[in-house]
Amino acid sequence: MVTDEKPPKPIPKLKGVPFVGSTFDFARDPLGFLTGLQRQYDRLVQFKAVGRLITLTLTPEDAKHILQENNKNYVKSAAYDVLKMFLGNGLLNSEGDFWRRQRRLAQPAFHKQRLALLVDGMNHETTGLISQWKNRDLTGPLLVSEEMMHLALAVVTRSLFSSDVKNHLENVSESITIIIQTAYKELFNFFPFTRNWPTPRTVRYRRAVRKTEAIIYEIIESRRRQPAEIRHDDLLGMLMETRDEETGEQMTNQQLRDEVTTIFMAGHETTANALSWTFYLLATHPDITEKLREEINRVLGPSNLPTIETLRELTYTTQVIQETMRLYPPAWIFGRQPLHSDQFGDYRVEVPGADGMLICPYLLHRDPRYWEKPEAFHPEHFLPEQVKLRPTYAYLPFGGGPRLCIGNNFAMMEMQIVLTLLIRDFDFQPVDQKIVEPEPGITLRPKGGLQLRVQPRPNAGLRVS
Ligand code: HEM
Repeated sequence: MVTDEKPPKPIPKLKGVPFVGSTFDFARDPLGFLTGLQRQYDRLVQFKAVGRLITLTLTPEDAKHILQENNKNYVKSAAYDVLKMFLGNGLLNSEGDFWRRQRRLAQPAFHKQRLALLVDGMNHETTGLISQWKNRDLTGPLLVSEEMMHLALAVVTRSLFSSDVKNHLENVSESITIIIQTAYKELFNFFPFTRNWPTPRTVRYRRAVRKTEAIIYEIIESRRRQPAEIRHDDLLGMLMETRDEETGEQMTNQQLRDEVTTIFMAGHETTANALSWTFYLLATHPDITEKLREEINRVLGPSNLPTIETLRELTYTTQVIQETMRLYPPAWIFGRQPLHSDQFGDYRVEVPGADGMLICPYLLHRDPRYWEKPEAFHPEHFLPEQVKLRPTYAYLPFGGGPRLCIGNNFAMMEMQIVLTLLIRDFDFQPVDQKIVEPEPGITLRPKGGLQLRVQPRPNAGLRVS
């Protein structure tokens, strides 16, 4: 039979080294390797890594196709297994009907109206940090990345548990640090079966998991024992309250544990990194800092705390945060596994054969086809008239489609609050001329940590003791 159908065009494929393919090039310098591919190819390119055939996608259209239009054909990639070790079957890792149900149950807790209840807690944690800094000797450089990590952990902890966890916070934060460190090491462990070996690392890790789990279960159970009229305006309270519309069921303790730990992990390291990068960029761009301060002064004045209403007026602040996440997207890459073959224009990704598909916000966000000044820090990229000119999926710090980050409004609110309050009260300056490089792991961190000179601004901001 003769048909008009054209055979698919072959997807360009890297040769790589026999057996290992491009594994080492990718692992040695992921950003350099992927940026090199972006310079040579315009839509799709395949390479072998860790025995798998990976397809890197390079256009917003294909990101949209995978994440939105044909999302049912994709599940999360094997890289998420590292997170599964600790997160269990929470929103980030689960699939299919189970994920759909959990998302439906969790969604109301993240509605803007409900999030408004968390603004006071975010202000409280940030002003707490301000008074700490004001009472501290700031003559030497400050490890801002660590400060942001502690702050974001305190914010997410308070947002989840109000004050129930105050006494446990030190334990939780120490355990979470161990868990994140282990997850980072495991990301580049090409022998996943060793995860079950009783090495000092895995023993420390399991102890940290048990400790965190015990605290979370204790809080859940103590809340279950409380009279029904006692309401908690925190995320855990909202998750415990919510009922499935169809079945009327509520989450079990195990499901609550998985969702709470997922929110813990997904909700602090990402935000902390975005904040660190923002302070780095502002420290190196005084003109933008000045413009930002003008807005803060106009909207908040010298000493008001942000409210849900004033946050809406902070448009330039929002653009600064968006632009930071363009240059340094905390979730710099994510993967999907195709279930069936799929068509991308003239190309076809064949299953079986193809394994992971990669979507890389870091590349899309710096692609000169979509950005006027791809390598510059230029918040005007996010003026509404500029945004309209771009394909939506050219910018995807929070992912897209049905698996869009459920915490995106939470994160934006938190970053606006922390940024406005700290920039109003402190000057941030670079320690030296060295460029801080991004270090790609589960999230995109400042390599070696971010140190800045931080000085209180004379006569500025809150009067704190
Ligand atoms: C700047 C901060 C943040 C960034 C850049 C970020 C980024 C992302 C991205 C890209 C995804 C989708 C991953 C994929 O499709 O494979 C995601 C999912 C998720 N994020 Fe965030 N996130 C941030 C903050 C938060 C916060 C504050 C929370 C919770 C309080 C949170 C909770 C989650 C959860 C639960 C998911 C899974 C959603 C689902 O699959 O239904 N994230 N995040």
